[in-house]
Amino acid sequence: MAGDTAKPFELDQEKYDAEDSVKIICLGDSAVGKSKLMERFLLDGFRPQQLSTYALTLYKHTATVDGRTVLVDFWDTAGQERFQSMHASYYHKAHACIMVFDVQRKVTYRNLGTWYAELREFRPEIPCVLVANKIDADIKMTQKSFSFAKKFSLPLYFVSAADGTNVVKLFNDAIRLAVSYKQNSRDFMDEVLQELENFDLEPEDEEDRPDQEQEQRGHPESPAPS
Ligand SMILES: Nc1nc2c(ncn2[C@@H]2O[C@H](COP(=O)(O)OP(=O)(O)OP(=O)(O)O)[C@@H](O)[C@H]2O)c(=O)[nH]1
Ligand SMILES: [Mg+2]
Repeated sequence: MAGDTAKPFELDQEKYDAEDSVKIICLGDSAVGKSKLMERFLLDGFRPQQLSTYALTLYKHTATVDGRTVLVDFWDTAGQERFQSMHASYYHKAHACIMVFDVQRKVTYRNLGTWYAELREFRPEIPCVLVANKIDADIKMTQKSFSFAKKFSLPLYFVSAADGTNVVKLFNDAIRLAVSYKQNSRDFMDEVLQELENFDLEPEDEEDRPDQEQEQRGHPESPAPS
């Protein structure tokens, strides 16, 4: 999406070197609900009708992690296929990634491989969490096994921006992961993975087929998040 967004990328990213600020990016196809999730967390609201995001939006947030105040910048942008990939500046100095798909549209799950490959090209080691959004529309999806998460050891969150399910937990965990990455600690990632392992998962079904196809096309092997 380089062409459309030259101006927002002139932002000063040096501030992310400071100890008290982290940058968290959001990836995923258009209309999976990236902006709605941020709005739900930050504004505690949900406005069902909104045009897609055509440029970078920065959502600013202040969090308290282990008694310390942390400034969090959430970077959100459009995932329209026509942009094909993100500008390198989008990934620059990011400390964590929230990668979203829509449980109602399988193509958004299939495309995770492309998003993940690009993320790892620019940021090989930052923590990444996987988000299955819109579970309000089909609660049965929470019983499905999504092998992409297991394959790359990514924590998987079943959420709904519409009714708020798991949204606060998702964002609070992402913030802690970003802070923990910045402090070179793996502790919190291990904790999160262990906790999410307790989910009851059914045997793999057709949801997993697209992922296997991608594997044959040679997507990268699981990098260990740190
Ligand atoms: N039922 C339901 N609809 C949702 C949910 N989250 C988002 N939507 C709807 O999905 C559509 C797209 O949401 P956005 O947040 O704009 O999607 P986006 O990923 O930011 O899209 P781009 O900005 O184009 O990349 C909107 O019509 C939302 O109302 C959800 O949890 N449940
Ligand atoms: Mg958006």
